[in-house]
Amino acid sequence: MSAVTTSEVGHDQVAAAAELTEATRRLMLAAATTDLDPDEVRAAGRAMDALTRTLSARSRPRALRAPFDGPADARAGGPDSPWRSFAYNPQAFPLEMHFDGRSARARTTANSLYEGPPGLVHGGFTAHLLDSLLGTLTQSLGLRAVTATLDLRYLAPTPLDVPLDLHARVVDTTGRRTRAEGWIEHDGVRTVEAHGLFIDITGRTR
Ligand SMILES: CCCCCCCCCCCC(=O)SCCNC(=O)CCNC(=O)[C@H](O)C(C)(C)COP(=O)(O)OP(=O)(O)OC[C@H]1O[C@@H](n2cnc3c(N)ncnc32)[C@H](O)[C@@H]1OP(=O)(O)O
Repeated sequence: MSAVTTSEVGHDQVAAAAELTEATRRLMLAAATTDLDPDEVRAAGRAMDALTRTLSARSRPRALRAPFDGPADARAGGPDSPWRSFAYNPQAFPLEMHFDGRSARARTTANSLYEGPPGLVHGGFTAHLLDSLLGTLTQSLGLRAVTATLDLRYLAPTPLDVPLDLHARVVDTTGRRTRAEGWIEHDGVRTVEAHGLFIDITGRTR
């Protein structure tokens, strides 16, 4: 297995990776929205390439990731002990989740990097957010389960640059099957809802 988890590297290296991931997200947004002159934009691109060479001097085969038990450990700390998803992968949309019983919640804001229709969040990213929240909620309950189905209803546009509240709960578990549901709301208006089926893969090696 090529994945390296945070439990296998030093504490300071984990902290540095999280800081670099956040800096990369800020860079991505700045690159997407810069209004500098063409020469300045090209110079910035060359500076970024130099940084890429620096970081690539020693690489892992995969992005650093959290251990499987991470969400369950956060749950044990109670609703005030958050779990941060995708803390080491700048491509993914991160979420700070709070678990309470068989429920989870998170609050986030989607910036311009996640735009689909003008001024609105792309539906693929809201699906990503809901799959993350539902999947991590099941994981926090000790289930080693993957998404078999995720049914989405896009009820209303989801706006960029405003607080979004996400909720999820496990509906039931029967044998290997766990059903979970969740939704995104803004200002009390539900914009997307999801129903997911998660299948336990305990014993499977990959
Ligand atoms: C180490 C990693 C840690 C896990 C780390 C988890 C991290 C969080 C994950 C985040 C969420 C994701 O993105 S997960 C990534 C996206 N999802 C995937 O890649 C999953 C790809 N699909 C699969 O691997 C497979 O198709 C499975 C596991 C879903 C099912 O295959 P299987 O294991 O052979 O099981 P199988 O016997 O066919 O089915 C078991 C039971 O589930 C039902 N079932 C199966 N698929 C479906 C379905 N689509 N719709 C309805 N029902 C279904 C069957 O009818 C059966 O019911 P019964 O006869 O028992 O009643």
